[in-house]
Amino acid sequence: MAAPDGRVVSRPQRLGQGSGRGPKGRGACLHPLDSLEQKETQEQTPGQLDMLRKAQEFFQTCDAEGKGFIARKDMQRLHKELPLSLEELEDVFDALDADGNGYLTPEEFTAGFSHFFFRQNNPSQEDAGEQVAQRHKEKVYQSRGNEDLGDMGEDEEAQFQMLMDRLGAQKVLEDESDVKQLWLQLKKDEPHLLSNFEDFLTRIFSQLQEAHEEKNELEYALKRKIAAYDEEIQHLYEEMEQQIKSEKEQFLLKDTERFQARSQELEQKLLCKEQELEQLTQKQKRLEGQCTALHHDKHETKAENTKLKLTNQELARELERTSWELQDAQQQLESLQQEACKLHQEKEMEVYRVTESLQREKAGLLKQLDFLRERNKHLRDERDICFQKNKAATANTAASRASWKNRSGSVIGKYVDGRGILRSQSEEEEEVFSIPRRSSLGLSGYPLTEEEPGTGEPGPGGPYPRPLRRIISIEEDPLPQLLDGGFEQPLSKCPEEEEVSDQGAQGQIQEAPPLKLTPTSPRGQPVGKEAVCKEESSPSAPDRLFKIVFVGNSAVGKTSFLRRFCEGRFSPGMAATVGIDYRVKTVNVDDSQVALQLWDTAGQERYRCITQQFFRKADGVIVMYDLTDKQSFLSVRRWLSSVEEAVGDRVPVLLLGNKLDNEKEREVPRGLGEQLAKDNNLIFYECSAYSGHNTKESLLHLARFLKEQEDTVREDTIQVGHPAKKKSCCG
Ligand SMILES: Nc1nc2c(ncn2[C@@H]2O[C@H](COP(=O)(O)OP(=O)(O)OP(=O)(O)O)[C@@H](O)[C@H]2O)c(=O)[nH]1
Ligand SMILES: [Ca+2]
Ligand SMILES: [Mg+2]
Repeated sequence: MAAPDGRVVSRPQRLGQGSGRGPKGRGACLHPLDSLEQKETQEQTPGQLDMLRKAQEFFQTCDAEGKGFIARKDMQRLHKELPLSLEELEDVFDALDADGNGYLTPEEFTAGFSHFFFRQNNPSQEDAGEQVAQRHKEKVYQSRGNEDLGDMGEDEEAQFQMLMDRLGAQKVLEDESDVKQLWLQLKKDEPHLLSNFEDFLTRIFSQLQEAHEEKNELEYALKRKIAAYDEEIQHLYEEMEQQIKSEKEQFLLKDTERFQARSQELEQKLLCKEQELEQLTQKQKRLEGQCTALHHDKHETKAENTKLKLTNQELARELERTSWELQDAQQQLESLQQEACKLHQEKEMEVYRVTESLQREKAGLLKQLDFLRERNKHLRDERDICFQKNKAATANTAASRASWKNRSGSVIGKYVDGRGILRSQSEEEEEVFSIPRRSSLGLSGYPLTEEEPGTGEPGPGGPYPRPLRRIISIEEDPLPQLLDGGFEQPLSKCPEEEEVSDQGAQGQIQEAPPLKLTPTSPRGQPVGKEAVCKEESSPSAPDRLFKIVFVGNSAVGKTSFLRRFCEGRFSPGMAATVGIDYRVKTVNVDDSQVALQLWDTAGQERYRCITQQFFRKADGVIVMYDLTDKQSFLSVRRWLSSVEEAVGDRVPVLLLGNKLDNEKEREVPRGLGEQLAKDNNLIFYECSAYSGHNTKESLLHLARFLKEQEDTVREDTIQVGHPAKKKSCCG
C-alpha cells in the first residue's frame, strides 16, 4: 500500500474519516459501489469486466454531454441524484483526479473506481453478509482498541507521546487516539512496518503542518486583505461620502445660485411687467380720455353736421331760386340783346339810307361844282384875257403850277402854305354854289389845278373827277360819312367785286352761312370820300364794314396799292401822302357784302403821331414794305410794335411786300418776309401795285378773316358771358 503521493494515500483515510463522521455519509457513498461489489462477487473474472462496464456507465452518466472527461461541475450535478453532499462529492472528485488537473479522464475514473472497489473488496471476498460482519468486526475492533489503550504500557505511552511531540501532532490533531490505536496495533501486529508508518506519519504531519501554516498564513493574509479591503472600503466610503457631501453642497450652491438668479430674473421681469402694466394703464387712461373727447367731439360734430345739412339744404334751395332767377335774367337779356340788335340794324340801315341820299345829293352838287368850275375857268380865262396886260400876275401863276408837280413837296403842304388863297377860293365856291360847310371835318379844299402825271384817261364814268388829294381831319373821325368826298355814286357793287369774289371762292374758304342782308355790324356805315365803284350795277347794301389802316415807310407804295385796288389802275410818280386819307370799297366775301374802309396814312416820320391815333379804331392793319428797299423791311418791326402798343394783338395784321414787279432790284428775300410773318402771326403776301398782282387776293384774305372773326365773335356773344377769342390770321 505504499503510495508515491501523500494525497492518494490520504484518500481512503479521508473517506474513512468521512465515514467516521456519520452513518449517513458513509452509507450514501458506498451504496452504489456496494451493488457493484455484489455483482463482482457473483461472477469472478467476468465480474471485473462488469465492474469496468459499470464504471464506464457511471462515467457516461456523469459526462452527460459526452465531452470525454468529467469536470468538477459535472460531479456536482450528481448532488441531486446521489445522496451525497457537495463537499463529499468534491472529496470524491479530488480522490479520483489523480493528476489534479481539475478534470477526470475515463482512465482516471475507472482506475480510481476499480482501486477503490478492489481495495474494499480484496480483504474479504466473502458475500455481503460477511462484509457486514467484517464491518461489525471493525467496530468491535475499534472499541476493543479503546479498551486496549487503557492497557497500554506507560513506556509505550511515553514513546507515542514522544513521537507525537516530534511530529508536532498536538498542533495538528485534536484527537490523536485513532493514530495512537493504529500505532499500537501496528507495533503489536507488524512492528516492522512501524518505522514506515512513523515515516509516513512524519511526512503527513509535516505536510499537515505546512498546510496548517499555509492556512494560517493565508488566513492572516486574508484577514489582512479583508482589513485592507475594509479600510479601503471605509476610505472609499468616506471619500464617497465626502464627495457626495461636496457634490451635494455644490449642487445646493448651484441650485441656490440658480434659484437666486432665476428669482432675480423673475423679479426683474415682474418689475418690467409692472412698469408695462403701469404704462398700459396710463395709456388706457389716456385713450379713455381721448375716447371721451372724441365722443364729445362726435356729438358736437353731429350737431354741427345737422346744422350744416340744414344750411346746405337752405343754400340748395336758394341756389335753385337763384338759378331760376338767373335763367329768367338770361332770357330777358337775350330778348334785350335781340331787340338791341334789331334796333342797331334798323339804325344802321337808316344811317345807310341817309348817307346814300346825302351821297346822291353830294354827287349832284359835285356835278354842279364841276360845271361851275368849268364856268369859273372859263370866266378866269376871260378875266385873263381882260388882264393880259398884267404880266407879273401871269408869271406868278405859272410858277405855282410847276411846284405842284414835285413829289418831294407835300401837296397838302402847298395847300397849307397857300392856305389863304385856297381858303378864299373855297369860300368863294361855297358862296357861289352855296355848298353847306362842314368845318368840323377840316376839309381844306381840292388842288383843282392839279393833274396827276401820267393819268391821261378819265374814269370810265365820264365826268368822273380825278382822285384828288385832300386833307382830312386828324381828329378821331366819328362820322367819316360826312366828309366831303369825291363820290359820284353811292356805295355799290364794283365791277371787280365779282372777280374778287370768284377768286376768293377758289377753294380757299368754305361756304359761309348766308347772312342777313341788313347790316349787322356794330360799326358805322361805310362812307368814303371817294367812291371806288364806278358801275351803277344794282346797288346792294353791304352787310358789314371793316376799318383797315395802311401803314409802312414812305414810298413803299401804299397809296399806289389803294389806287390799284379801288380803281384798278396804277399812277406812277405819286406824291407823298400828307396826314391821312381814306377810301371805301365793297367786296363780296362768301356771298356777303363787306365794305372796307381803307385808311391811307402818310409814311413820313413827321406824321407818325397822327397815324398812331387811327390804329385804335382799326379792325385790321396792313403793314407794307418795299421789297426793293431793305430799310423799309427793317422798319416793319417798328410798325408792328406801334400797332401792338395801340391795340395789343387783337387786330389781324396783313404784311405786304410791294413792288414784286421790280424783281431785279429786290433786296428783301421772300423767305425773310415769310419768316417775319410766321414769327408774328401775320398774313403775308408779296404783291405789286404796278401789275396788280396779289392786290385783291391779299385784301380779300384779310376781309375774309375779319368776317370770320366777327362771325365767331357774334356766335360767342349769343352764348352769354363767353368772351371772343382772337383768331390766328395766318393759320
Ligand atoms: N415799280 C413799282 N413802283 C411802285 C409800285 N407802287 C408804287 N410805286 C412807286 O413808288 C413811289 C411811291 O408810291 P406811293 O404810293 O406814293 O407811296 P406811299 O407809300 O403812298 O408814300 P407816302 O404817301 O409818302 O407814305 C411812286 O413813285 C410809285 O410810282 C409798284 O408796285 N411797282
Ligand atoms: Ca485528472
Ligand atoms: Mg401815300
